[in-house]
Amino acid sequence: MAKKRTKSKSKPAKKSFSLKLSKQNKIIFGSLLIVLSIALFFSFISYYFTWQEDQSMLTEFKDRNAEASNLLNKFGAAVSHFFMYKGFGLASFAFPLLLAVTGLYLFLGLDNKGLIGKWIWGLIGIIWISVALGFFAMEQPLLGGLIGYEMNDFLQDYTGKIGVFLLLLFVLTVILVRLFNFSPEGIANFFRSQKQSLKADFSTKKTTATKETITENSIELSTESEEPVVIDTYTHKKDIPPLQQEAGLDVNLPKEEESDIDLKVEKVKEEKEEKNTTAAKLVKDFGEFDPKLELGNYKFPPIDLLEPHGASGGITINQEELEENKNRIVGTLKNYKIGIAQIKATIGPTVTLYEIVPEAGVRISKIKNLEDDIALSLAALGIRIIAPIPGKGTIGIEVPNKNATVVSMRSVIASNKFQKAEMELPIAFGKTISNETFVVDLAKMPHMLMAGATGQGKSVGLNAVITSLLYKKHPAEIKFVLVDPKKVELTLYNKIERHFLAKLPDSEDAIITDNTKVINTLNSLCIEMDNRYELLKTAMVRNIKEYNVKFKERKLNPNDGHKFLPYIVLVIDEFADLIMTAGKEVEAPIARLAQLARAIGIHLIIATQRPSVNVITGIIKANFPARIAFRVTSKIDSRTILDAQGADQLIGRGDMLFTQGNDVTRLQCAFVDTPEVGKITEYIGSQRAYPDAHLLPEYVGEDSGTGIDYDIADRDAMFREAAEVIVNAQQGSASLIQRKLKLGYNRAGRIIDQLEAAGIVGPFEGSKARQVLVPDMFSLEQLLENETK
Ligand SMILES: Nc1ncnc2c1ncn2[C@@H]1O[C@H](COP(=O)(O)OP(=O)(O)OP(=O)(O)O)[C@@H](O)[C@H]1O
Repeated sequence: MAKKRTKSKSKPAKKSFSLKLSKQNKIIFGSLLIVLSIALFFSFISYYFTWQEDQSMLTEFKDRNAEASNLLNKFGAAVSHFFMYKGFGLASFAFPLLLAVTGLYLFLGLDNKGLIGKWIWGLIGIIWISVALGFFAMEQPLLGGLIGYEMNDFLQDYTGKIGVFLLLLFVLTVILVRLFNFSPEGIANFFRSQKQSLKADFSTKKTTATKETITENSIELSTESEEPVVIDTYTHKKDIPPLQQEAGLDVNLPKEEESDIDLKVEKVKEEKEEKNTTAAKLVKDFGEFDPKLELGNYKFPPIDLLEPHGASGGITINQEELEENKNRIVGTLKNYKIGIAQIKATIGPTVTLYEIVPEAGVRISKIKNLEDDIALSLAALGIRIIAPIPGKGTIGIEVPNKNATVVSMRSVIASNKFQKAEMELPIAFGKTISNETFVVDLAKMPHMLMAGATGQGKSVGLNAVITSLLYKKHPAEIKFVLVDPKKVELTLYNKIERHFLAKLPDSEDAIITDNTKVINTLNSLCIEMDNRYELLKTAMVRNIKEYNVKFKERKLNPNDGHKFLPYIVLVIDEFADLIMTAGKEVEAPIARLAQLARAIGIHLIIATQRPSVNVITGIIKANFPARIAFRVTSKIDSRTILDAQGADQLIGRGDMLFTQGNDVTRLQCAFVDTPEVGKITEYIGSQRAYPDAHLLPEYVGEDSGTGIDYDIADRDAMFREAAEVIVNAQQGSASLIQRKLKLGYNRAGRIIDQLEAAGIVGPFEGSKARQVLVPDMFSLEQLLENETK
């Protein structure tokens, strides 16, 4: 019975608590409840002394001149009469208590998860006490209240006095077992331990304290079978951190248990349980850990910052165009003697999909081969034939609309699908061919490769990804590492450096534009990855999600190095540039991250203009299952990126293909313009931020400073000549040495490294020539002479 009641009551309670109050409102509402609870408490107390005098008052409530003796005057008298007399009697005192607890939770901004339980058990307790008092003190109606009296009377009519007594006993047992975790052994052990404590000469006061703590703590324990001896041992030393209490355990237990084996088993159980108890206690006292607390007032960017891009009316259907295209498709196929049984059109923002069911006996490959002919007859670019459409048994012909509709970022962000997405890292990419918003989880991908010829929408795509995440994630939950060799595409995100960006400890700018820094950052991310794996291992969890849940539940001790782990999203624009200049040095850490980083929340997004095989190498490709292709220039590029044709037939301007395994989906990428991104970053950037960007672990690169240490004896025979060439020309480039001294690329490269080690040229600076550190031949002579001394 009690169970049923709990269920039916818990639902509405949940609803009301899911109401999201702002922080200020929580404080206001919380203090209101606290004040109300104090008022009720004093009214109730005073009611017991004044109720007789105030009886007559109740009818004269509206009379201003009438005065009640209650401490809170007429209000106190009326409310107390309602609760104490007409309600639950003495048990009504639980109401101010529950209100005060609720008020405190709201006031202090604690997590209100446990609150619903407290109310449910509180109400059950109130009813029980009121019925019990009604039963035992029938002639004292003020003790049990009218409800207690009536319920008792009602039950007695059906079950008699004994029945009510048994019912009360049963409900009490349920309360004790469910709420206080009572068990027969528990009671036995409780008395045993008490005996022990008495033996150990505890003062009477201390013993009472022990009892209380036992009751308190046992509320928190889970229903798993627990050895109450353990509880006693710990609880009577409540103030000492549990892990240090083993001594107390060793002293007490042997007296009771003679068998060594029993003792050991208990010890193990104890530690586990103790951890849970500590965590539960911490959660009870402080609520769950809230990573967002530091920036508690952070406001997510409002949707108004995004432009509708004239797409408010949605897609306009041009009936004529549809008919025309249909007739041409049917006509073209007829010319090749292909009959069509059925044709259906689905209109998307950029293309319309004509699904045809050919007549029986038509070979699919025949239609597929007619791609160019159909394109010619429709006089349109970007025709794509999908034969057959996977899982449908039809053939699809995608024909671009004459007037493409821009899919605004605003419309996809505002869509229900995105707003209600229960994903870790939801990305609203755009709309499918059937005009549905397309949302994917980056955490599941887990890395993404993006390619497309210049001007086809790659940068917009990257912005769409970042914007989606900014609209969904708090700064505590996600950090971006942005690599932008073009130096202009991602600079806007500088404004949110202290909210959302991560960087190396010694670097000034969070957005990386220098290729050498990329290598250090990638290696630093590898260190971060290893560190995170270590944390996951000690926490005994399999992935970041479980880890963070455990951390929030305060089951992981920050003193052991545990911390809340934000997701890290590495975005590299212009990957081709990077791999061309740094080659293996970037490929190796990227491959390592791509292979291993999924579980620990590091996700990679790599974009490139040139999807050639020397940029997207086999090892990189194998680890990036999610691929996006904007329009590329050749079929080969399309194959390189998607392992399928089609990207060469897209129409550009955000028309894209997405694959995450086998299926290829055609999408229209959501459009977010630079000024919109500017507004979003401005909005976020103007809010209170962390003191600095999220710092990645330090990585000391091999080529930083004196990293390269070549022995003078190991120098190339042409070292001196090369040094002279470089100093003469004041230009630190390997190709200059190659040309002047007629050396191969590798040898020239080695010499440059040796020149760097000797301090003649500066470090590698990407596509720029290295700085020459020696101003003239005379200084060079001196430098080389000093070396040999
Ligand atoms: N999703 C889209 N919807 C509508 N128009 C778009 C979309 N994406 C891109 N465009 C148009 O294409 C232009 C070029 O896009 P974008 O700057 O993203 O190209 P890109 O591939 O990054 O080029 P580059 O590699 O040279 O930087 C945009 O200015 C915009 O006008």
